[in-house]
Amino acid sequence: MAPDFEPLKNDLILRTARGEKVERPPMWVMRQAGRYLPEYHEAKGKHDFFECCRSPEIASTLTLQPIERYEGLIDAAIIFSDILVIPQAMGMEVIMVDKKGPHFPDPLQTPEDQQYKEVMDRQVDVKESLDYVYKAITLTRQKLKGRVPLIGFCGAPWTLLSYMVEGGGSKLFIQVKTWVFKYPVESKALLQKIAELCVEYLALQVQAGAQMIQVFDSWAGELSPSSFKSFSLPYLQHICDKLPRRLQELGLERVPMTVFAKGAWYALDELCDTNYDVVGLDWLHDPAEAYKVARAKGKTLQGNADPGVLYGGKEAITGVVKEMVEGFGGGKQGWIANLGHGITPFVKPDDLKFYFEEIHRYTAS
Ligand SMILES: Cc1c2[nH]c(c1CCC(=O)O)Cc1[nH]c(c(CCC(=O)O)c1C)Cc1[nH]c(c(CCC(=O)O)c1C)Cc1[nH]c(c(C)c1CCC(=O)O)C2
Repeated sequence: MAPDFEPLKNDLILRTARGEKVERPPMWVMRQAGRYLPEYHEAKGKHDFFECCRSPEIASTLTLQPIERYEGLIDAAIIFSDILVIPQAMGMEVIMVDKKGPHFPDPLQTPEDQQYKEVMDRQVDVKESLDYVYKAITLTRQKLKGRVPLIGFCGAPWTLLSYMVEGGGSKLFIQVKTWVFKYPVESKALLQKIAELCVEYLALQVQAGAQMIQVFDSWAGELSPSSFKSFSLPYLQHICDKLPRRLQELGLERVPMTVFAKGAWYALDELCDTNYDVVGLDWLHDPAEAYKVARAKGKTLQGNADPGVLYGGKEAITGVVKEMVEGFGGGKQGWIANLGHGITPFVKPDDLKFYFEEIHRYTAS
């Protein structure tokens, strides 16, 4: 059974995602619970990153930090977790190396390996193995007391496959390119398996209390337009086509869905033709041009300032805000204000506050 929660006091982001006219644009930023916040380091203490994800108490505390700091300015929370919990649920070991990022000690080698067969044959139970995520979502909803909606998320199949074969971040993507170009059939079978797990995982996040979901395809920009159509888009589509049906089976209402395919500027048209309600943009897009494409198809956009602008001081921040507000039609329909990617370490929390305040100022009626 879905748990009971206090009614929402601020549903701005949900209305905007559904394409409704709104009083002002909703605002949040990717990676808003993170290393730029001193309170994040304090609460995290000596805990390992994945230990924080696995503790509903710590994960909910971290999720709420930006909501409390930017109260009145921020319109959504995103659950503190990571896209790499799916590879973990698939039986792969992932560790977070301080100041370096995620590391797989034993990445997938080739589809001829025994390890590939094991991963393909394994019955993965995301209900049981990711139970801690659902518990964190439910606890966070309780602690939010209806202040803002809670976003659930997962990694896109292409991005997760990249991590599973590269073993971590990459510059050249040699391993995953070898996989998709040399072994397309086996790669697609694994991409499909990951996509099916994503659907179930997201549905269970909604059951636990997530009110909106986002799929992060952080490495989409490593693919050419035609490779994106072969190795990413069909699996992104599988998720947005199958999730509403799965929610219905579970007796749950459809929630707004966002796709963020970083670097895939060439696929804006195709992404606007999918069943996602919101298309996330990185900063390679000109707001006005993207807005024209999206509004013609009734989609809401999310984004898209270069996170690096937050290092540039007030004048730079005001400049990018003006460009976005003008480009995204004034901010009263079809735009969720965000950055074009996650907020980066060493940004001063007050500079993010100024970013939010400027968006507020330029869109106040
Ligand atoms: C690619 C990716 C990952 N994780 C994620 C993505 C997709 C988004 C993107 O492209 O940035 C998604 C993610 N990771 C995290 C969240 C939490 C919610 C939020 O506040 O947005 C979300 C939505 C926490 C995190 N995930 C990570 C941290 C930092 C951990 C720490 O050092 O304390 C946080 C707060 C670690 C992480 N996790 C990952 C990387 C590459 C890294 C290291 C780089 C970095 O630190 O930014 C994998």
